[in-house]
Order: sequence, then C-alpha cells, then structure tokens
Amino acid sequence: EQSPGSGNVYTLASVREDLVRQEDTIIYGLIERAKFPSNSHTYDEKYAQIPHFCGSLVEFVVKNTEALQAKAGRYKNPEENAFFPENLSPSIVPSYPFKQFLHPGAASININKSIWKMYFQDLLPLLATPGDDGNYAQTAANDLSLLQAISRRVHYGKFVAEVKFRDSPEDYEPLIRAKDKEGLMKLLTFTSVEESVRKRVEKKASVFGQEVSLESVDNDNKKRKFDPTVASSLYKNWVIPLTKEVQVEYLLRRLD
Ligand SMILES: O=C(O)C(=O)C[C@]1(C(=O)O)C=C[C@@H](O)C=C1
Repeated sequence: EQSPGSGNVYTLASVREDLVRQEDTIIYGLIERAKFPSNSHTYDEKYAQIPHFCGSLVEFVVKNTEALQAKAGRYKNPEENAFFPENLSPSIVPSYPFKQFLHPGAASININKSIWKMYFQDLLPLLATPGDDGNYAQTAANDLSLLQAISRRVHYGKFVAEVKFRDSPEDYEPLIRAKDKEGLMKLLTFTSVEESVRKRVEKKASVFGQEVSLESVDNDNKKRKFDPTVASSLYKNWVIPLTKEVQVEYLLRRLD
C-alpha cells in the first residue's frame, strides 16, 4: 500500500494521520526556534543593510532559500506553498509525477501572508525569550523551517477538504453553489476532533520538550525547552482556524 506522500490514496483517516505526524514537525520546529533568544536584528530592515537587497535578514534568507528550493523542485509538490511565490524560477530538475488529487483551483490558494503576519506578530513574542546572541542567520533559518511546517499543515486543508467533498458531494454542493461560507464552515467542523488535536499537541509538546537524562528525576522539576502551552495556543488560535479557512476557500472553488 502506498502512503499519500508517495502519491496515491487519500482518505479522511489517512489525511488525519498525516496531520498528526505534522504536529511532530511543528513542535520540533518550536523547540529549535526557542533555543535562540528573540534576536530582533534578524527582523529589522534598518539593521540588515544588505547590498542590492531591500528588506530584513529573515526576508533575505527566506527569499533566497525559496528561490533555490524552487529550482530544486520543491514547489512541484502540491503540498508546498511559497511565502514569496512572485520571485521564483521554475524547477530545473526532473519532475516526479505527483498524482493530481486536488481540483486545479487549489493552486490559487496561498494564505502564507496571514501565516507570516501571525508568526512574527503573535507567535515569536510568545516563543522567544528577549535577548540577542548574534546568531541571526541561524535564527532566520529556524524561522523558515518552522514557517514552512506551519504552512504545509495549514494548506493541507486542501487535501482534507477534497476528501470530505468526495465523501459527501451531495452535502457540499448546495452550500458551494450558494457560496455559503458559514454553512461550509459548519459542515467541515468536527469539534471533538479539534479538541483531541489541541490536547495531543500540548501533551506532545511537554513530552518532546523534556530534558532527557540518565538519572531518574522527579518529572515536575525537569527543565523544559519551551512552554508547552505555546504549542496548544498556536494550534487553537491559528493553525486550526487557518486550516479551516483553507478548506472553505478550496470548497468555494471546487465546482468551477
Ligand atoms: O480533521 C478534520 O476533519 C479537519 O478538518 C482538520 C481540523 C484541524 O485543523 O485539526 C480542522 C477542522 C475540524 O473541525 C477538525 C480538525
């Protein structure tokens, strides 16, 4: 049996399994970013002064990394969405035949601008302790991998929505024709699933964030690599709502 990653079966169970696995990536990304202090120079256009480039160090790293990854074929995979899609050259490597599972309208959905804004305005202040250790390039690289993990998770809503649509087109079609966003939102929502996601994320964050030592230590006194409630608020306030927004946007285009 082939996994969705290798291009074949998508079911509600398999896409949910994939979302669970992506939690690990996001939590490790949070842990890695929390290793560095806020390093505000990374985000300061006036500090950077990069020749022939207008913007902050993080923008410099993200734009150039995306340009390179685009050439290496990253965005050929419909699960990937760039933060600066305007600047990308086409892939120059042989292409893999990704299965066309999504409706073609999916390609026009990219909410990375909202993710970017949320990341720098809301998430970083919760995650990074104030301070400066000079590791701006490393900080920017960690920001990018965490941004990419969050973006992949949120845009995976396209796959979730397609599976739900195929499972019951008769429920979705009238709402899509009526452009009834609220009705679609209600139909695609499973409150108990969301609650399990939030609880599991907080539990994983507290397990993965533990100091592992060979002596047995009283659990409560263990040093934590970051505050696990940051992970659950990230999911509650942003990741889940944005995933649902992607699902609604996708469904609205589903019959075009
Ligand atoms: O599992 C689903 O059905 C999803 O649509 C994913 C998700 C989530 O983002 O975790 C979003 C909406 C649902 O209410 C439940 C969970």
